[in-house]
Amino acid sequence: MSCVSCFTRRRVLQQFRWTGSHCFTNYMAVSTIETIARTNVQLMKGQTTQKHLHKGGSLDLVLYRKSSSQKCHTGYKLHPTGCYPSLQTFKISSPFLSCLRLFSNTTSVLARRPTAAKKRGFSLNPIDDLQPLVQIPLLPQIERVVDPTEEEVQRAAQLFRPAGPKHKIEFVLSAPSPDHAPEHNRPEIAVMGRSNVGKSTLLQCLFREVPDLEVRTSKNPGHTKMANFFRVGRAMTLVDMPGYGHRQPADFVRIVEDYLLQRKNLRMAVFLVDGAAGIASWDTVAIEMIEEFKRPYVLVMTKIDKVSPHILLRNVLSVRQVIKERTKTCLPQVFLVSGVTGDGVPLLQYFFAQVTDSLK
Ligand SMILES: Nc1nc2c(ncn2[C@@H]2O[C@H](COP(=O)(O)OP(=O)(O)OP(=O)(O)O)[C@@H](O)[C@H]2O)c(=O)[nH]1
Ligand SMILES: [Mg+2]
Repeated sequence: MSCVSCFTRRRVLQQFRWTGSHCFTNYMAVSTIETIARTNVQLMKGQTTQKHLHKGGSLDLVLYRKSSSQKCHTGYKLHPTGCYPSLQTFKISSPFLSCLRLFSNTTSVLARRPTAAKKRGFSLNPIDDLQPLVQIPLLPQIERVVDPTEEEVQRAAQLFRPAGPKHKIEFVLSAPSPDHAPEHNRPEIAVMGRSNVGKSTLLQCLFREVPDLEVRTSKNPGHTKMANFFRVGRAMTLVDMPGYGHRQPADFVRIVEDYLLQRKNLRMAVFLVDGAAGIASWDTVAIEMIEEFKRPYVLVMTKIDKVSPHILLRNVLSVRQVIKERTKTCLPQVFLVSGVTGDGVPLLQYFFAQVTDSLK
């Protein structure tokens, strides 16, 4: 039994009770809500019920619940009529999190709050910058699984700064096969994608505040030949994978496929797609492979600084289409980043922290 109990005029209170686990929410995009009646949402296996949730105004609320037994994308809707908010669950494969969203029929996507990052000159979520170009919500609330507050983003960024011997950020080793991978019990996030798509550059950008940590990049495809492991304190390990496609290493299949199949620490695969070129046929094959392995992953579009907003928008729409139509273990939210300008990287840092349970 979940009890969504208390709301203020502008913000949903941060804590929600949920049997046996911790729930949280971020903020409400609408300011019109005065009072929202108590509601009880019962979640039973295969069945969800919802009572009248609020009186007047509109509600835009996200709850996350940790779960290890949920399957993927078996979302369903209840009471989607009239002014009643509808309830939809996304169940994302373990050990990630399942996301429960209660939302009204308003299009609140256009009413996003200005972010601290924007004040610094780049967007927290670059997809919001594309929103004025289209009428339909580009990242509807139902897909906005990762939507942190500024304070949460700051806390996540802290993780990517070294802090003495207790929080070292360092290169661990290069593994030519999963048998050579380091043994530890930290959650891992593997960065994958086509050769030259910008995997190593993204890691370089994530670690830009770490002096003496070198992540090698090259303008020639096929540069990274082994899986490179980077430790982020006790929080997580990031893995820079060799790319597939042009000049891929001869034993690519052994390194990447075996890693995906065998690695128990793997919490999430981050699958990079070139934001300027969109999804290529090689990407489609790789997506099919990862779907077959039933590993949770997220699509991240890189090099967004290289392309005009209109072309980027076209590519974002096609990536969203692929996620909707062809994927089951992919997170519904697509991320946009530039490893060169740092656009979108703080949001990704937050996502990494969240997915590895590193935000205390
Ligand atoms: N403009 C721009 N260039 C980028 C970006 N990310 C990577 N690049 C460039 O793309 C080239 C390839 O980058 P890498 O990070 O080495 O690519 P990779 O995916 O690690 O490639 P492999 O190791 O060969 O699989 C380099 O010249 C980078 O400078 C980006 O976000 N924007
Ligand atoms: Mg590389």
